[in-house]
Amino acid sequence: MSEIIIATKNKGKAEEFKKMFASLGYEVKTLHDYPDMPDVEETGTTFEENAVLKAEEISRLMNRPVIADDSGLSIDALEGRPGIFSARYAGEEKNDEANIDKVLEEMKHIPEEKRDARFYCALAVAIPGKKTYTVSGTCEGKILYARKGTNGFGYDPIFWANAKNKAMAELTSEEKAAISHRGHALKQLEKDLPTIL
Ligand SMILES: O=c1[nH]c(=O)c2ncn([C@@H]3O[C@H](COP(=O)(O)OP(=O)(O)OP(=O)(O)O)[C@@H](O)[C@H]3O)c2[nH]1
Ligand SMILES: [Mg+2]
Repeated sequence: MSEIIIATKNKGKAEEFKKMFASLGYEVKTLHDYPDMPDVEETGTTFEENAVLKAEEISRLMNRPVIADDSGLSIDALEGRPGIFSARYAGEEKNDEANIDKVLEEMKHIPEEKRDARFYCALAVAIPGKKTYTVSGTCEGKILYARKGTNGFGYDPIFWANAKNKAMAELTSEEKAAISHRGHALKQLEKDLPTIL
């Protein structure tokens, strides 16, 4: 089985990537397997820029092909927030529960028809000596008024996935992968994987 390195320290993402890549015949290693790798500062202004920063820096340090994911939730009623700050919306310690509480509080008076939101995922593939490229995917939905479901990670319990008519956290990992921003982005990468890795 070929090995692929994903430059992430997020356990939820790592789980999803392990399952999605296993079905394509790849074994995923993440930065949990390489604890000496640094935290790459996300100084970009877009998901793409941050994904490229993470992939290129870790690829340079390891001298190997590396994929990075930068993703987040964009809520129309909050003018696109939390956006690229999704992981640290309620503070630098990156607490999913506190992030959800903050969004629920900000959205508590927003009516049903104004609760549209989408997840966005940019994946960057950095290969030593080659030009880095990116793909992206989105997932449309609505912000719920309270948590529903226990699967997934991040904002999944308050995100109503339009494509499944269920909360994201009610979906199995296979169901989520079929409709998620991450699943859609990976679909675009799939055909290139055998040639790049
Ligand atoms: O409910 C969710 N379902 C998802 O499928 C999802 N994908 C992303 N997110 C949110 O966006 C942040 C990413 O920020 P992010 O790309 O900087 O990653 P991160 O800092 O957590 O880890 P790393 O990959 O940078 O090491 C995450 O923490 C989450 O809050 C999601 N929430
Ligand atoms: Mg991050």
